[in-house]
Amino acid sequence: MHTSMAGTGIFTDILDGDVYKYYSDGEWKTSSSGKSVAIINPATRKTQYKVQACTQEEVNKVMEMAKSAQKSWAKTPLWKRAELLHKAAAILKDNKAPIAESLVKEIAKPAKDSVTEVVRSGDLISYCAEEGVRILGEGKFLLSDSFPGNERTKYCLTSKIPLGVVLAIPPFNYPVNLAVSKIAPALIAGNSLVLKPPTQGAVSCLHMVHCFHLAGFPKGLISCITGKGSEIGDFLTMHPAVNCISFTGGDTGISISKKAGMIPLQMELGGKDACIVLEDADLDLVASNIIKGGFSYSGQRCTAVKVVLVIKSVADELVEKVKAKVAKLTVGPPEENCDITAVVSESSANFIEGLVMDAKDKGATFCQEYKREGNLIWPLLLDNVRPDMRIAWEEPFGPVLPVLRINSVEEGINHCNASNFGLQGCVFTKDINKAILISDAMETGTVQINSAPARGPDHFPFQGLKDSGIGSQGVTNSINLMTKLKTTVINLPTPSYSMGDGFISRL
Ligand SMILES: NC(=O)C1=CN([C@@H]2O[C@H](COP(=O)(O)OP(=O)(O)OC[C@H]3O[C@@H](n4cnc5c(N)ncnc54)[C@H](OP(=O)(O)O)[C@@H]3O)[C@@H](O)[C@H]2O)C=CC1
Ligand SMILES: O=C(O)[C@H](O)COP(=O)(O)O
Repeated sequence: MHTSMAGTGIFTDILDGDVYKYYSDGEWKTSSSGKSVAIINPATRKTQYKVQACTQEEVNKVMEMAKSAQKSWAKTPLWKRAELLHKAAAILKDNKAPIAESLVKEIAKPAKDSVTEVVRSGDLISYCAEEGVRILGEGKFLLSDSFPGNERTKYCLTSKIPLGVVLAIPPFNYPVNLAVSKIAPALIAGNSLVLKPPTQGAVSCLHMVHCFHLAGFPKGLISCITGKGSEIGDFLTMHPAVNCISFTGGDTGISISKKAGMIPLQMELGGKDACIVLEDADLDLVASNIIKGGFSYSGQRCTAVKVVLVIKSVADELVEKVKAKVAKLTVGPPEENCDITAVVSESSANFIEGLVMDAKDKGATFCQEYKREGNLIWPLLLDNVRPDMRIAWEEPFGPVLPVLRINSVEEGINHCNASNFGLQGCVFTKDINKAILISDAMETGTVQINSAPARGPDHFPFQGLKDSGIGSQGVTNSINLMTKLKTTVINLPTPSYSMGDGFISRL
């Protein structure tokens, strides 16, 4: 087990003075821009790390290398690709400590959760290697006589081929996990990969990329370009060498999808996941799921519970139970594993505060006093929220949760479906028949019955409807999305039905 700190030990190569390098052509490099981008520690609000501000020429170079490296990678046997991925996964897990440390410092993720993110990422890489070996090794065989008017003269062989260069852009909240959830399927499927990490989270990503480097992947196959999305984002996403974009983040994804060329897109965007609570629900179970779903990582999860829709008759009891649990949440530094830590940036904290003040002006009931110090916002449950309040519709991406009291299940479903988001939702009831009907009626990519929304386990399909996304994630779906079908048709001179009598005479 390695105990090195970020940027030390096996990671010293990735640092140049106090600025982290970018990764291109199998080497760690300093940008010719001479400029760096500061990563602010959300808790201290001081510069924690610096990364290179890469130039357009450096992007061009990386794309050129990615194109040529992909050609030979596609000819590398599948089992060898899988072997390298397993190696990268092992190195990553072995070095969880320094990577988790960077997560704590640049995105204020609690220390334990940061370790979990790295371990989960290693497991995802390995699972992807195993799944890839199975599903990419299989194809389809079709015979022509199953379609009207055809004899059995055509044998159609279908296999999956890579797309080329995949551009991966993960968000700040799971920089490592949502990077490898794009990298591993791309690579196992025979693609090359260009990573643009989120600025908050870039250093954790650079450490993770170094684990792939140490595993011995060919030069140019994986690259990592750092810099502000607002500055180099368009150049990357509109680059002619890119054959697929896999993006997770906010509304930026909507503008990317309008600008991208005719290439497959995998978009995982925002959510306003509703928690519908029926009167027969186990309210203790609901309350603990609201705490876990609404407040883990301070609500900065796309799958966080973002609105509670509870039937009026049980609302008082539920709110009391949730209030009691909110009072037990610890608030403070991520290093101390506090439940609630500073949100990612000052602008994010200001946005959350704006939603809270709007709710205050419009008469929401504050279950706790609103408290903020810097980027640290104390957990807040807002009761009696009405549809004219912004927080009924917008995602705070922070530890603030609205409760709307509803008269009927239909009212809850209508509220959920009126949202422009459609990521996940959940319903709590002991009546499984009702749960299924409600699940069918909810316009979201996933509905959880009697549990809070969640993307994991990472091999489950994960998709959003409406503004929440394009395509589906989860290991198998990502591998499929990053491939294209190729068919070869064998045309026979005469129909061939069996190996029985008369077969020689047909030749
Ligand atoms: N559905 C989901 O799985 C998730 C959804 N979200 C949503 O994302 C929001 C905030 O997360 P956040 O990370 O800030 O999301 P953003 O959409 O702001 O950023 C996501 C990624 O896109 C990059 N980026 C920014 N501008 C561009 C551009 N013009 N072209 C290409 N890339 C760009 C960012 O880089 P840089 O950091 O350098 O700006 C980052 O790597 C949340 O409010 C939530 O709605 C977040 C996480 C998960
Ligand atoms: O980006 C997110 O917020 C994640 O996809 C959520 O993942 P989780 O539900 O497994 O925490």
